[in-house]
Amino acid sequence: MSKHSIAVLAGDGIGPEVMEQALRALSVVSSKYDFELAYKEYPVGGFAIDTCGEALPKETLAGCEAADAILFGSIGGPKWDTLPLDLRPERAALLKLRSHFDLFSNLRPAKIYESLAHLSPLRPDIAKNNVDVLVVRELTSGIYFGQPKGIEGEGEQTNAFDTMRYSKAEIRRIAKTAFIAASKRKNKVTSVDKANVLVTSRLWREIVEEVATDYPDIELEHLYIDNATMQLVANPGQFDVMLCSNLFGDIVSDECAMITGSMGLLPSASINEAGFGMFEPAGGSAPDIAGLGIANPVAQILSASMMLRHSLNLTEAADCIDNAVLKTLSDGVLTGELLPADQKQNAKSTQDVGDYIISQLSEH
Ligand SMILES: NC(=O)C1=CN([C@@H]2O[C@H](COP(=O)(O)OP(=O)(O)OC[C@H]3O[C@@H](n4cnc5c(N)ncnc54)[C@H](O)[C@@H]3O)[C@@H](O)[C@H]2O)C=CC1
Ligand SMILES: CC(C)CC(=O)C(=O)O
Ligand SMILES: [Mg+2]
Repeated sequence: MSKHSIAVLAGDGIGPEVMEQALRALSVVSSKYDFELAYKEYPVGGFAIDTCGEALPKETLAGCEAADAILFGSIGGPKWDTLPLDLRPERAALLKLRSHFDLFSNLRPAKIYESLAHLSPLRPDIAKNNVDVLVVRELTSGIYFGQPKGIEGEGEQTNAFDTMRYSKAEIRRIAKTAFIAASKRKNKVTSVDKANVLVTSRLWREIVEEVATDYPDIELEHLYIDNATMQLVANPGQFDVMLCSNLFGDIVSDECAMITGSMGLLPSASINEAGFGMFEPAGGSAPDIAGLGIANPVAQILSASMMLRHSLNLTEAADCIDNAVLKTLSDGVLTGELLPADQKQNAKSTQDVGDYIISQLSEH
């Protein structure tokens, strides 16, 4: 029996609510497919600030270093919004974890199954047109990490600045990830940039073109970010892999989540060169619904499935979870944000959806 150690960082807001359901699902598939997951839970984010005095306590980082994979919930919320940026959960924990483990490759898959096209806010003829997008987002560089950043001056002359910076090596490695991913999918990479105004995007385009020569069977196109976000709503079926910098991928992936129906559906994998990964929903801590028991657990459960697939090589168990989730959604067992206003009375709770997915795991 294989054994794997998992660092579980549930975090803030809806994080612990949806994490509970993901751990239940993992427990069922580990019995079914005969492997053992040893979980250790660690404080992170705002909760860790409140209980340990910092967003990423040393014990949490050490626990992640010792684990085979990290399963992450979400962090942040209004309570910690007034802290200096460097102490806030987002920078002090999430960005720090990404950079500490060099998790440069962020995979965010968004698919509209034909049977679930009615969940999309897009017109049916658009939603039904083979929407299956993988956002490959660069995660450890760009404007979120570039130095210098700061604020200086006084009064109306006060000015704040961030630095968007990319090296050739950073662009090259994420571009390779995108081309390799496309070679296992529909053989198309759309590189998203703003090369008509940004110097970093000019370099991005140049290096992506260079990498493309190693993948002659993959179609490459370039789109400016403003056009790309528009095209995603007009005709998302045209895309296969969307290769994005850190900032553009952050924006594009929220849009991808929503065209499938909800922020609560989109999982993600953040992986380094050695295959070590952190797995987390693409969305945040959703303070507007936290504590109400109505958050959609699907993105967290599918993130657990991505962990089994990408870091632990437990493909059958991952397939089992994906199929159970698909059946649950197809059977109309849905949290409220997926339902139109006149059907909200049919909304299921986080726990209900978790229960239904669990019941399907033994059958798929
Ligand atoms: N990975 C992480 O930990 C992330 C953390 N954040 C942080 O989360 C906090 C809230 O950020 P927002 O901008 O409001 O983005 P958000 O993604 O938390 O919420 C945006 C909207 O999506 C809905 N939503 C998100 N996940 C959902 C789910 N599972 N089920 C149903 N509805 C869901 C929310 O209710 C809200 O209406 C902020 O502090 C932000 O910095 C934001 C994004 C990622
Ligand atoms: C703190 C943010 C960069 C997190 C986020 O929005 C994301 O990873 O999508
Ligand atoms: Mg985001």
